[in-house]
Amino acid sequence: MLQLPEPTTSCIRTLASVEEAYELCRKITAKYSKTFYLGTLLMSAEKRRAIWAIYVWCRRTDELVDGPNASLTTNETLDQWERRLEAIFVGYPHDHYDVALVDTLEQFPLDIEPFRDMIAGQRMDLYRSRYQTFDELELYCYRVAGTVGLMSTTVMGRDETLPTAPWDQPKTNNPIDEAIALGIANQLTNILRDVGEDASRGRIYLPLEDLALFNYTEDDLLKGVVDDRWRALMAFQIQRARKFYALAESGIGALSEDARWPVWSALMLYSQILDVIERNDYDNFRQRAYVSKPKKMVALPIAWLRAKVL
Ligand SMILES: CC(C)=CCC/C(C)=C/CC/C(C)=C/CC/C(C)=C/[C@@H]1[C@@H](COP(=O)(O)OP(=O)(O)O)[C@]1(C)CC/C=C(\C)CC/C=C(\C)CCC=C(C)C
Ligand SMILES: Nc1ncnc2c1ncn2[C@@H]1O[C@H](COP(=O)(O)OP(=O)(O)OP(=O)(O)O)[C@@H](O)[C@H]1O
Ligand SMILES: [Mn+2]
Repeated sequence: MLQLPEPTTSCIRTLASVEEAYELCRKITAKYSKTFYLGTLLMSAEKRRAIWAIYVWCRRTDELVDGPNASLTTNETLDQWERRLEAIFVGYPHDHYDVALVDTLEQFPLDIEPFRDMIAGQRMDLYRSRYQTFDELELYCYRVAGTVGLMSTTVMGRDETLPTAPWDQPKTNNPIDEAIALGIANQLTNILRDVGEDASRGRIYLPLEDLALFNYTEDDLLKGVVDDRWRALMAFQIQRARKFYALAESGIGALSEDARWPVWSALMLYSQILDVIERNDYDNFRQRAYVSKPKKMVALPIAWLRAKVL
């Protein structure tokens, strides 16, 4: 669905207009992520469409190693994808979706480095299916999700009334660690939600050192054993993810005012997945932790209040 026919070099004029390209990106964001799409609807029109363009680039990058054709993806495929990224950054779109990203790059001062780092994260998925320590997992999470925090923050903008220097100031307008923390928190949540699906593909993202700490084995995980060892392990992972959410929360006030409500919303909606895992008594193998639409809607006014007050 995300793989359009490759245009030949002579058909550049057949590419979508900027408006059409953003509309394609909007549709894909709406289809693939109800949570983040809802967040974008709370943004200004310019920021929202830029986030859609970024979402689609991230989604496609992820699909290369995680999608239906992932078995065809090699290091060379990702090299090519990176060359294409470089072309986008100098204003050359390769297909309809790229047209939106090229326009976004003209509107916002995005850095190429987080995009490259995300490709490096997807490369890890090509050759690795186990993480020994949390440090190793954290690097993966930074690359595939912390980077999204950096890209999004550039689009959403910072509160220009706050100081930029860290000394003597309780709060500065450069919430880099906090933006990365929200990406990592989301990715850890995603890993906990999808633990069964990943195991069925032979992948274990949970650090093996944590499994050992709770006397739970890889074999138990691949079989989907839910017992007190698993519940304790899950409670530990949830607590860790919540620490990252807490750090992220402390940075939202440093974003431009109109970005705070969308970010609080996305944070609250995604972190609720952790509450659902708890309510399901940690059986994330057999029950998908899912936040219903009415529950998502209830969170929005609370997020609005937090954006105004905190
Ligand atoms: C509201 C808002 C700003 C949203 C940003 C939306 C965006 C551009 C998302 C990109 C997501 C994406 C496709 C990344 C590729 C790698 C990947 C799959 C990461 C996982 C995302 C889950 O997405 P999805 O639900 O579509 O995938 P599944 O269907 O579950 O497979 C991740 C969990 C990572 C998402 C990370 C973020 C959205 C970063 C959030 C951080 C900020 C917005 C920074 C806020 C700033 C401060 C100071 C706190
Ligand atoms: N239990 C499920 N079984 C099969 N498909 C599902 C299930 N839950 C969701 N889906 C589909 O898979 C897609 C991705 O699901 P996901 O849980 O990521 O929901 P989402 O609405 O994208 O929320 P989020 O943004 O929180 O990831 C959804 O668009 C949905 O159509
Ligand atoms: Mn999703």
